[in-house]
Amino acid sequence: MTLTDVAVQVESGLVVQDLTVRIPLSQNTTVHATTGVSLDVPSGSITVLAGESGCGKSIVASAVMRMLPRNAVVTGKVMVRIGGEAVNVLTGASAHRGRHTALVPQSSSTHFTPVRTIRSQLDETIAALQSPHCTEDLAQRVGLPTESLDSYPHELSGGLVQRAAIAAALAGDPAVIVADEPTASLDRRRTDQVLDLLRECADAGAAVLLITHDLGALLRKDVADTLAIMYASRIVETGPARDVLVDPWHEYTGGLLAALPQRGLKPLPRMTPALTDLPDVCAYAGAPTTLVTRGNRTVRERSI
Ligand SMILES: Nc1ncnc2c1ncn2[C@@H]1O[C@H](COP(=O)(O)OP(=O)(O)OP(=O)(O)O)[C@@H](O)[C@H]1O
Ligand code: NI
Repeated sequence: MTLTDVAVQVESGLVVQDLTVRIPLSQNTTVHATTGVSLDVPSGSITVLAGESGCGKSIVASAVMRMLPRNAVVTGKVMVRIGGEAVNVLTGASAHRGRHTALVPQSSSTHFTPVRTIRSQLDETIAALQSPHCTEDLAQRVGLPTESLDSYPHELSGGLVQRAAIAAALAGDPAVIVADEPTASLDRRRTDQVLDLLRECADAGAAVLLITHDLGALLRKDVADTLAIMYASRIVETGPARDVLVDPWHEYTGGLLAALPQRGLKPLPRMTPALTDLPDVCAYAGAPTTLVTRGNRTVRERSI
């Protein structure tokens, strides 16, 4: 057992520790997709991972779901507690996928095949996962009207298809739910409903990792416990969501919040760099940085 094995304690839920993902594109080009990302998502809570498009959020989701490209070079750990045992999903058996960790995808309309009804697809998921639930019960749990079950995905609104996707995700009673931009195509009302539903999942005991770039929705709805802000492959700040939203410590978080319509639409001072061949140091500071913890908050600062 190495020192790092000892260091990772997963009491419950999901722990991402020091996750670095590099994806070679060609001989000279590598995507620095995530760099030293650590996240703690205890059971019964929602951790939001936010940041601009292309900063690496979905790569974190893919690592947790074990869906990274085959050629990705991965270091770090993704620990999930399964049946009383802490398992590193990056190296452990894949049998738990779908059952213990479920993905709510960004585009549910492409998640479901267009040629079969929602009911038949949920039935199939239930059978595949040997789920104790029935389709009607899952539909009821997510507020999907029973008559919607016999519709084809394209016949339903985006909000209803998204609920069907959450119903599918809940079929295996997952301990961990990863929701990658689950509200991206939804209007405000439906966004709020999906966020409420994820909150209910957390309150029922799931560890929820919610990926979004919609900080405005978090200001409007107090659903997140922890907020982690990502910039160019690195986490720059984490803390209790309310505190980070009210009093951001990292300049970038402050910029993201000031860019929101409800905070004055101030343009972000700098462009997000492409993740191909980033410098080895933090791209924001342009210098070596470390994550500094103060109380229940963490912020990336220049190394002295
Ligand atoms: N399969 C892949 N192969 C190579 N590069 C990839 C792959 N998937 C993502 N990337 C690259 O990794 C980087 C991070 O992408 P990612 O999808 O994680 O961003 P994101 O933060 O989720 O953005 P968005 O908010 O637009 O979804 C991008 O530069 C992207 O081009
Ligand atoms: Ni994404």
